[in-house]
Amino acid sequence: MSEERPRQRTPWPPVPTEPPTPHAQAPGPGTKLQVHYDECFGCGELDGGLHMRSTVGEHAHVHAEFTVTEAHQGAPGLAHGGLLACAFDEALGSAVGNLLQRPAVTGKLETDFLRPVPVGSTLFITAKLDGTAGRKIYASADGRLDSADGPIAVRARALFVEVAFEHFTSHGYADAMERFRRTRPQTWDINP
Ligand SMILES: CCCCCCCCCCCC(=O)SCCNC(=O)CCNC(=O)[C@H](O)C(C)(C)COP(=O)(O)OP(=O)(O)OC[C@H]1O[C@@H](n2cnc3c(N)ncnc32)[C@H](O)[C@@H]1OP(=O)(O)O
Repeated sequence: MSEERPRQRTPWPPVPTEPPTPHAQAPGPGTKLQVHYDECFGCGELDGGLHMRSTVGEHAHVHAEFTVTEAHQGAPGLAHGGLLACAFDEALGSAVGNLLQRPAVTGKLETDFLRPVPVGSTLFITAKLDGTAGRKIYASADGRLDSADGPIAVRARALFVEVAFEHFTSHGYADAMERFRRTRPQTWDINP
């Protein structure tokens, strides 16, 4: 198996973009990022959630790890592709939210599954911002098997779309937003 296995041949980002300049108050390299919402399936404390943690790396990269357990199987002994996509959504969203400090939701997420990811293995995911075009934020990530320089098992590309906070109040429900405000009052200077 060759290392690169480039299955994503379309241009990326797909439109002309501006460089993704991190926010002046973005956390710096080495910062361990906090859970952005206690009830998030990706990073929160929920039973059965992925419990992922992220750290800011050099050059505006975000590193996250996802260890595959028996609860994450699709095919026998192997991680479910949908859960792997979820782990990438989390890592990519963490890069967008923490580095740009702009509230955004995933509009499109594409994944290339290049190698099986067995139960007991850990994916070392590195996410980066690729460019912005107005509200559109493009990001991509690689997931390497069992070490930061292991073979790439999964690749992902995503479009996040910046939204106003009303997006969450109008489409979500009030209790959830209230809990988010209480536990993360400093996030993006949320106004009550
Ligand atoms: C510190 C905190 C850490 C935070 C850490 C956070 C980590 C959490 C990670 C998990 C994140 C999630 O799961 S988020 C949840 C999953 N996603 C969602 O629920 C999103 C559901 N979809 C929507 O709400 C909507 O479709 C939106 C908001 C994405 C877009 O709707 P809109 O606001 O009306 O805007 P719209 O004009 O349609 O789109 C804006 C531009 O984006 C383009 N666009 C939109 N969708 C697509 C698409 N699929 N493919 C191509 N292009 C698209 C449009 O063509 C347009 O381009 P142009 O005409 O301007 O050129």
